[in-house]
Amino acid sequence: MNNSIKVTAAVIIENQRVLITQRAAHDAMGEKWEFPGGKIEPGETPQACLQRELQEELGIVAEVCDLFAVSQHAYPQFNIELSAYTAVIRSGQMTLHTHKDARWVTLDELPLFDFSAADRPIVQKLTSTTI
Ligand SMILES: Nc1nc2c([nH]c(=O)n2[C@H]2C[C@H](O)[C@@H](COP(=O)(O)OP(=O)(O)OP(=O)(O)O)O2)c(=O)[nH]1
Ligand SMILES: [Mg+2]
Repeated sequence: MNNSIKVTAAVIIENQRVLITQRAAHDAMGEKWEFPGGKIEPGETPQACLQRELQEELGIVAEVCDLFAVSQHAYPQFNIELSAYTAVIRSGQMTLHTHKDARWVTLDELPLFDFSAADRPIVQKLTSTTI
């Protein structure tokens, strides 16, 4: 399908907590919670995309590690292939450049947050993961 986007997202776990971010109210899917990341640009690897997005959106330099899960979802306006990678923060102080909020939450707390629909399989896999 033409109307398809490929998006990367980061699963960053520190001290038994995972980083989640809330989209700004005026953005598409405003105020939904997500894993930080964004659209892959032409010619970009998913890893390079995620590294760039984390720097642009949160001001952190991260090492992108393994592919954790891929979720394909049909939204009314477009299809998304959302690839979640584990990542580790190497440097930088987290600053919210585009998001409304960010939280470090335990895996038990994840279902309490209103995630975008495409994230649900990723959230489900995380909640059944032992860290
Ligand atoms: N970053 C991110 N986007 C997600 C997730 N789940 C989900 O459905 N999306 C959707 C929301 C957007 O429609 C789309 C692209 O995400 P984005 O808005 O972060 O893209 P971007 O950072 O490249 O931003 P922009 O330059 O297009 O403004 O993916 C997720 O967990 N993380
Ligand atoms: Mg983004």
